[in-house]
Amino acid sequence: MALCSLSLRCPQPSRMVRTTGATPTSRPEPLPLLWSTYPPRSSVLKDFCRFNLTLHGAPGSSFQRSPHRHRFMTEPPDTDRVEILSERELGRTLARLATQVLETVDDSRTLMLLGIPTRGVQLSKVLARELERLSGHAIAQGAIDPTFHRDDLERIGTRLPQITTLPNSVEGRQVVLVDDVIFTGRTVRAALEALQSWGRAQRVMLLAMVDRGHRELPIQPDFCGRVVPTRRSETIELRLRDVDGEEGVFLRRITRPS
Ligand SMILES: O=P(O)(O)OC[C@H]1O[C@H](OP(=O)(O)OP(=O)(O)O)[C@H](O)[C@@H]1O
Ligand SMILES: O=c1cc[nH]c(=O)[nH]1
Repeated sequence: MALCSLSLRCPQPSRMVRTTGATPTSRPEPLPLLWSTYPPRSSVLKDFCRFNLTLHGAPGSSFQRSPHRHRFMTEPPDTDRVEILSERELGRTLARLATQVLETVDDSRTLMLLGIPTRGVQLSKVLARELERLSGHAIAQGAIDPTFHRDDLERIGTRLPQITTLPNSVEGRQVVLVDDVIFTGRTVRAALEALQSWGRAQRVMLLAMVDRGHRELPIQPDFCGRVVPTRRSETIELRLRDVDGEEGVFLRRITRPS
């Protein structure tokens, strides 16, 4: 009996692959010592032998996790988090973005920051504090929920609408839509439509902490923290101290063995 057929009889065959001398050939290799010395007649003995082969491998060979195990098992894929902006870098980026916003608007008292739920709302609160520090006066801040205006609910799944909070009328305001990530651009398109239903702002701008590419619409941020080229399978996470207990921007990779 060839060794490859032994490994097929292991209790969790999909987890195991033999790395040395396991290729089935026309001339099967000799049985491993453990197996040939104690031919398994009873099922108990068979199980004992399988167990030992599973744990330690046959003598002179080694086993590793099968690269194909994800096809057979329900365990989540391995994930990997890479830091894009540290806490200090994020702080500097926020200060830069706030300065750029103040440089762009004619009158900072007409500013209104509207965050897009959920992370964009938290980010807009942090930015509003920074803008208040720099400008020396209060900054109107709220939230605009785009859920009812989305054209991609099939893609992203059913969403619970979040609250829209407008601190004042949007008429005559210089509105900055704030989001943590811009990806396809569909969230921003829907947010623009939602905003339009509340009135006619004098000007609408977009601030995104991370532009990760893959746009499906001609929408670009006016203010951007960092452009991060990504794969579609990756995600970007903005972490804020107030809500997450840590601060920074991270790229989360889903690594699947090929
Ligand atoms: O450009 P898009 O392809 O529309 O993607 C970007 C949007 O996706 C994320 O929000 P998400 O809907 O995942 O909710 P979250 O803010 O709660 O993470 C992110 O905060 C943006 O709003
Ligand atoms: O990378 C992404 C894409 C959409 N939403 C996120 O929060 N991150």
